[in-house]
Amino acid sequence: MAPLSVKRVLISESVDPCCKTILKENGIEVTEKQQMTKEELIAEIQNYDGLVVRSATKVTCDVINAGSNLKIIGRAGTGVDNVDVDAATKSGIIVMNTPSGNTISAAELTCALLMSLSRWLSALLMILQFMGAELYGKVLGIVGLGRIGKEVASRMQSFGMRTIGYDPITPLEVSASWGVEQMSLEELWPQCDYITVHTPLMPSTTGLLNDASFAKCKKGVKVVNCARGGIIDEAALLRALESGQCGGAGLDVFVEEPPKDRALVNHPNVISCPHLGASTKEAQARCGRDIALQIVDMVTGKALVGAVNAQVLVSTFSPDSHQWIRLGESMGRVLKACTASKEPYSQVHVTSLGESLKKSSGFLSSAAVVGLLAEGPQKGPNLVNALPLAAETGITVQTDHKDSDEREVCVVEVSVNGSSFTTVGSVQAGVPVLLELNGSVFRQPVPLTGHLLFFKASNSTELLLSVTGVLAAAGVELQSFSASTASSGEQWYCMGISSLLGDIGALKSLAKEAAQLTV
Ligand SMILES: NC(=O)C1=CN([C@@H]2O[C@H](COP(=O)(O)OP(=O)(O)OC[C@H]3O[C@@H](n4cnc5c(N)ncnc54)[C@H](O)[C@@H]3O)[C@@H](O)[C@H]2O)C=CC1
Ligand SMILES: O=C(O)C(=O)COP(=O)(O)O
Repeated sequence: MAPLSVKRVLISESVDPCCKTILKENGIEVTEKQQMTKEELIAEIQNYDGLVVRSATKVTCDVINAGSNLKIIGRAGTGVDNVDVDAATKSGIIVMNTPSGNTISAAELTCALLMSLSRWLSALLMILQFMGAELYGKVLGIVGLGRIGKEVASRMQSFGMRTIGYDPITPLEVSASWGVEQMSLEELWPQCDYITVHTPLMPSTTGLLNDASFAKCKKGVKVVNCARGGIIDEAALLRALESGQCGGAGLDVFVEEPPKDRALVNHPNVISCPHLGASTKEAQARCGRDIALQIVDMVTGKALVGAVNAQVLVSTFSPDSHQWIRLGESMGRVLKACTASKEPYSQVHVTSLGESLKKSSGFLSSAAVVGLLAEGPQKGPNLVNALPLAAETGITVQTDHKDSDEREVCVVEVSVNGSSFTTVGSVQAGVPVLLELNGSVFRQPVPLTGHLLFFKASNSTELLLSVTGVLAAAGVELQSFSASTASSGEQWYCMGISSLLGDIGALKSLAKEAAQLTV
């Protein structure tokens, strides 16, 4: 991918100082401001092309819309539920996190809460309750067996706990290899003495532990939430604590932080922390360093690490991919210019041919869509937002790859108003070239650079003289010329020209079709 230019970054929270140092060492100007109100953030965000946050900054759709220059939102931490990732994607903004920087710290706090619950280790609870229980031999249910869930399991196994769990993605044999037997939630709830949740907050995990699931648990089950407020339904938890169905809760996170409703925090069987899972020197140093290095790597075109919304970009960070991206975008622009009068488009079908393009078909189709939508009503199409913008515009995008030993080409076909239009292109000697336009094969590949004039007409010397006459009259120099092989009496011509014609009306009266563009 062509390196993204990020020159000014706002750090809106307390992020380890190494983040600022690394960014500045790499020529990025950094402003640090803490505790900004939403209004202040909205007013200032247009001055930055990068934003670095932790969990307190709510990067809502309004903030994203106000960030007219934003290219990257970096989360120095794991959860991105405080960022409207869909809105960022539609605006073409990359969102990245540092998924492993605080894993150990969050796992250690979870274990500390599990231990505290077993022996009531809090100043208040020690006065109220003297009799604890051993963790040894007890069953710990871990919901969410990702990075943190795994680390919690291995630590609690060393206390002699039996670890069982549930995760819809982590394969059974993988969790079994670190000592966690997976089962359905229905099977898990009644077996647990302790339950800890380690999932992201999403619609499917909101209220995962609710009245119905508490009812299926052992009476007196103890629960820990070091993931996100709301995964354990707070009202259901309070009811379960009051009825004794839940014997204690360790909470690091709340739906509202800090919680205005103090009912849970003040409950005698609750041990709570103000979202401290990642608050260790080590975790903060890792997250601050990781996010800064990831931004620098992206800006310098070296690699894309930690992006949560721009998977298509990951394979664009090889030097070879740059010209193929230019090719896809240019082919989209050629198709747009040649079919402009026929819009709307209903489908874009991109096929890559050749072994070396196997991993490129994803970004080729995004690039073709960028070209097709460029200068349209949508704001700045780019590789991040091409597919959502296409979907919003009603365009279906299909991507295919075919193996071929003979050639490496990209075929872009658009369906526009009931008819289809195709281009075939390739990269030759490092230059994107057009090989075919709607079935007409160019005798010389057309380099897709600069100002291009396409027209379709019958093969006639007179016509070509008239066209060059129109160019000369407008003071436009002819720089290159390619003609396609004739198809049914008419053929496509492409001329490289020194500047665009102010008006192509004269050409349209000479040729059946005419279009000009800059690539
Ligand atoms: N309290 C704190 O300061 C911290 C909190 N966190 C929170 O912890 C969460 C987990 O972090 P990691 O383990 O690093 O994430 P991860 O992405 O490595 O693991 C999350 C796991 O949850 C699983 N999952 C998704 N939906 C599920 C469902 N419906 N039921 C069960 N499992 C489901 C996923 O398959 C994945 O394996 C983060 O999303 C973040 O919100 C993370 C770091 C610090
Ligand atoms: O990384 C996470 O998901 C966390 O919850 C940590 O949040 P924080 O960076 O401490 O605001």
